[in-house]
Amino acid sequence: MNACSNTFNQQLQSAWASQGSMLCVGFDPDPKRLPLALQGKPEGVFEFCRDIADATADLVCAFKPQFAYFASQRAEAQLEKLIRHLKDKYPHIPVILDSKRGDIGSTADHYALEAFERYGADAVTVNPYMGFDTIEPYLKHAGKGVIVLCRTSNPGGSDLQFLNTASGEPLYLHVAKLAAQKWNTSGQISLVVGATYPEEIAKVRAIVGDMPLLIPGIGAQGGDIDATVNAGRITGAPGTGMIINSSRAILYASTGNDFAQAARVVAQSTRDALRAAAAK
Ligand SMILES: O=C(O)c1cc(=O)[nH]c(=O)n1[C@@H]1O[C@H](COP(=O)(O)O)[C@@H](O)[C@H]1O
Repeated sequence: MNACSNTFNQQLQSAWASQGSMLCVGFDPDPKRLPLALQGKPEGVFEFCRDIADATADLVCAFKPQFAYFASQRAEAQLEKLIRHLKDKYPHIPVILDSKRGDIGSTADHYALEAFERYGADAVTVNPYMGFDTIEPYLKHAGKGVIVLCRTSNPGGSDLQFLNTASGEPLYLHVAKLAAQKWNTSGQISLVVGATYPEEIAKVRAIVGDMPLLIPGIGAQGGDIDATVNAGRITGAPGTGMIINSSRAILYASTGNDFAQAARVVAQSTRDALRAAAAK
């Protein structure tokens, strides 16, 4: 079957199995950290990400370009070109557009079109703060993944996400329940839970069953791989259920012309560490 006709969840299941990996390489191309040879080059951002994608494609279950890094440097056309490249060359690897949108329904309609039609992403990250009617427009795109922020990886996530709701549970667990029990009309919702909060990953997993979790925070943010994989595991299905993202630790493994090869070395050791943790 053509991988592109599959739903996001089917793509993920196939990628976990065929790639033997839960690693997601994130593309956060900081213009100041590109190799000198690419800085200021008209398509330097595209070339940087493309070369790292080509060097790591056999090691990942997903790719995740971060929208702001492209938009802030007027590189949206390069983002489009990157996603086209990824879909043409690696149709079996789902692409998550990380833009964390959240707005009223009529506006969200257009954010959904942006992610799925303009950029051709398989999934998009969204912010649930404004409620279900702001998530619904994404769910109407059949088969597309909608990845809802739940317990984010940053310390300030606690400011709101740890507040207790009227039922006595913290807000992030309420979000997990809503996502699993009420909102998942398309069956394609996933949740973001940071690797920096493994105890919370376990609590979310206990609520959401085998729902996929996007887990950023290993690598540059210091999240522990063993604790993360242990907390997010699905009983009886090791090596599945998690999309574990690393961006800067892989992208900037070298500032020289060997950047893609150096990225591969870090991606491979990260993939191997995730595999070893899953096998424990
Ligand atoms: O949705 C995300 O991807 C995300 C959620 C979150 O809670 N924390 C988080 O770091 N991210 C993103 O994941 C990536 C992490 O990058 P590194 O810290 O360089 O690995 C960045 O693109 C963040 O925007």
